[in-house]
Amino acid sequence: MIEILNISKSFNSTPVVRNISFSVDPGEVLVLLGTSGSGKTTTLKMINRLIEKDSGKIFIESEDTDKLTPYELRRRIGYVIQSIGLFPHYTIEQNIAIVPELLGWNKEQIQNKVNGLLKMMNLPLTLKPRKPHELSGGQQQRVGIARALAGNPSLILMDEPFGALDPITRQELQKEFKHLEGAIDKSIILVTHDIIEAMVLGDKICLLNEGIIQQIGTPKELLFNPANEFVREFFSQHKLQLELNTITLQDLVKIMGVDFLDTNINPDTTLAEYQTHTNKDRALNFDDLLKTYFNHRENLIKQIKHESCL
Ligand SMILES: Nc1ncnc2c1ncn2[C@@H]1O[C@H](COP(=O)(O)OP(=O)(O)OP(=O)(O)O)[C@@H](O)[C@H]1O
Repeated sequence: MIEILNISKSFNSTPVVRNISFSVDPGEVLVLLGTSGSGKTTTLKMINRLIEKDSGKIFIESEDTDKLTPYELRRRIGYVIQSIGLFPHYTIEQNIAIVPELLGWNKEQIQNKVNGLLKMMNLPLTLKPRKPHELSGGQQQRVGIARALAGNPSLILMDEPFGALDPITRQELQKEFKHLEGAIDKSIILVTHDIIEAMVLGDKICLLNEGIIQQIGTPKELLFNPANEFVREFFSQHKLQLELNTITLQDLVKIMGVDFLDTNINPDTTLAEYQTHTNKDRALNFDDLLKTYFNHRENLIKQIKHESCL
């Protein structure tokens, strides 16, 4: 678990992050979302001390990170960035093994870890002796994620991790990442300016503007119960698409009080995901489902507002 208490940062006397506090539980993904220059990357870099904060406290597993050296701290944190950052002269295997080597694991442990992570990221073991430039961008990003998970860190920081990928590879990796076994018990903080990505991947979203938190909550809370005009405006474009990516079949069942779902469909499926299912996998056709949603939308919004006040 990570707890951030009132951290701030100024550059040349201009505040760029102001009194930010949040916490991320194990198994939770918190997305830092906001316009360009709102302080997302600065916040992330203060956590692994690539930027030193001016004030405030950060605790990882209840330990005050100021008491650790930056080197000790970074070994405990997985870090994935948009430009991937693999070492070009190292093989794929050596790249993934960097942190386990630093942690002094034996050869067999490292072998097992590297093989397990490659399998988990759907990469063939034959890539192990290759250099990063011999892989596609999507494969390199998968290796970047594998490397971040290699030392079993409890915290993963991701800065626009899918930003450099084409839209199809990006969607594919987002989808896999959402269900990634190796990330299940980690606290994950992910920076993006892509609203749909934030909705799809975030358990919680922290929306920033000019270094100030505008709202922290579930995607549904931000979308349907915005704390202020900035939040409302931020989500006003593509509203329907965002709703379809946020509302699940389970939400509809709950509000209707009737279980209309097939037993073989996951109730956490979003309406957007349902739209892409083939006909044979669907109990209802999508148009009927959409009608049902709009018939119950107002009640659903009321319920979400009620729940976010509790
Ligand atoms: N080392 C630095 N020196 C001076 N100003 C900086 C430095 N790093 C960042 N800034 C400024 O701090 C502000 C916040 O930058 P930051 O990179 O955290 O924003 P961001 O929300 O991640 O933006 P983006 O989505 O464009 O990456 C910006 O105005 C930026 O110009």
